[in-house]
Amino acid sequence: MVARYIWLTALVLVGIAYLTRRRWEPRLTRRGIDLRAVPWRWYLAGFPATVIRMRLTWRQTCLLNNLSISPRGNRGLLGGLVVQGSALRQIPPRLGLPRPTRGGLVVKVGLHAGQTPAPFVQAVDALAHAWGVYGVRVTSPARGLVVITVTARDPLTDAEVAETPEPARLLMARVGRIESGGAWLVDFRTVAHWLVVGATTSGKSNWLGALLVALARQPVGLVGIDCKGGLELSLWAPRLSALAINRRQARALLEALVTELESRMSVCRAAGVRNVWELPEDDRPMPLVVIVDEIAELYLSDGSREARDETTACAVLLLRLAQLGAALGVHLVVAGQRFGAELGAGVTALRAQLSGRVAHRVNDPTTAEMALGDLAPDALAAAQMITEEERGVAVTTVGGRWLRARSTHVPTDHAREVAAETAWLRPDFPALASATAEGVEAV
Ligand SMILES: Nc1ncnc2c1ncn2[C@@H]1O[C@H](COP(=O)(O)OP(=O)(O)OP(=O)(O)O)[C@@H](O)[C@H]1O
Repeated sequence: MVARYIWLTALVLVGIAYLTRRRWEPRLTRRGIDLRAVPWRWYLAGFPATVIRMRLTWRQTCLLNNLSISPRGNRGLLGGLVVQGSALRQIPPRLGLPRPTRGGLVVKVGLHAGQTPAPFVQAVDALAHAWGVYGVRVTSPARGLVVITVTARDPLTDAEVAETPEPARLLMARVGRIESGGAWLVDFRTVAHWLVVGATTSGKSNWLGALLVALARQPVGLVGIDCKGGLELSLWAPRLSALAINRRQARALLEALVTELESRMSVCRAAGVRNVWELPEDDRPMPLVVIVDEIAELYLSDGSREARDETTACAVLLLRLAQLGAALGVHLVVAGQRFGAELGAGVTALRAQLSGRVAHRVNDPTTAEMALGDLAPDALAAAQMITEEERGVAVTTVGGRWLRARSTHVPTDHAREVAAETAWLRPDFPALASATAEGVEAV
């Protein structure tokens, strides 16, 4: 009787989960977690089904991928000869109790003596196919132990709409979510400068918007260089301490920024410290984040001498900012459709300074290589597999590893609202503001 009641309840819950499946997007509301956002269908049906499938296929998959060992070793005596081969009886490593997570599950595997995690890392594709899941990752947090993290379906297919960002520490911004479902955090204190590439409509400006939404509420100076006539960044004008909308203004602004760096340098020298973070809090200058949208506009010239001088000057100034900025609290975010040596002198040197990388869908392999080439080759392949429909999806670097992530969608109205709401937080940098004003007069 009791068993029948439990079955009936489970069936009703599965039915409810099925009927409300369109409402499962993880949604954080101002009041907490929206219960409709809990992935009931996964917990009630997907998870048990996957666990059963794992159990049924574990022995076979281990055998086929050399994850099992033979208890009697793989050598034997045949007549007077020692022969090597696979014993008939093979024992797979012990599969622990799977624990459900929001978008998948985690299971521990105890290694047999003599086994290493390497064959498990190589077998991730086989495991994903055997269990019919989107992805499998393998880590080894302790000796003799492998942790398998299963992602049931691609978590980046649904857009996440911007809400009030969670409080973060200074210069840390949540720009979206990573494929394991966690937050995509950009921390300028850990990685000082960022390069963001992507073909047209791949989501670069949206990424910058997500970054600005998070930084706008922090005591940080924001400066924009948008040589596409301010098309993207002028939305943020109320919160920006300065905005350059053409190359002439950009040059003046970059010069003023380098002067600012030099004055910060002398403050640090006088205090006998090596960076602004070692200064007492009251004397510390406010951090500045300089956002450059469409870098190619800064580097490309029409061939005239004046234009060439301007591009060379901008390239040198940008490089100086990148080289000196990290220690002096000036951070650079450079976005562009293309980023290759053909843009001009100094691009490769600049790239070496921009250690944070975000590669959206790209058209040319050179740009992907510039952004991700010094990481694992499979990061390049993953960036080139991003489709046109996957707007905002990118391959990024986190702690020396690469992973797929998707930025939070920031509709234009939301960006405008946040810029207006946070305008009072805009710090005044008169030298920077007047540099762009002078540029306007000179045009
Ligand atoms: N994470 C996202 N989720 C949903 N939609 C997105 C996301 N990122 C971008 N989009 C949508 O994709 C479109 C293009 O985005 P965006 O303007 O950021 O591209 P872009 O790379 O800056 O293009 P361009 O180089 O032409 O300026 C926009 O309509 C935007 O709303």
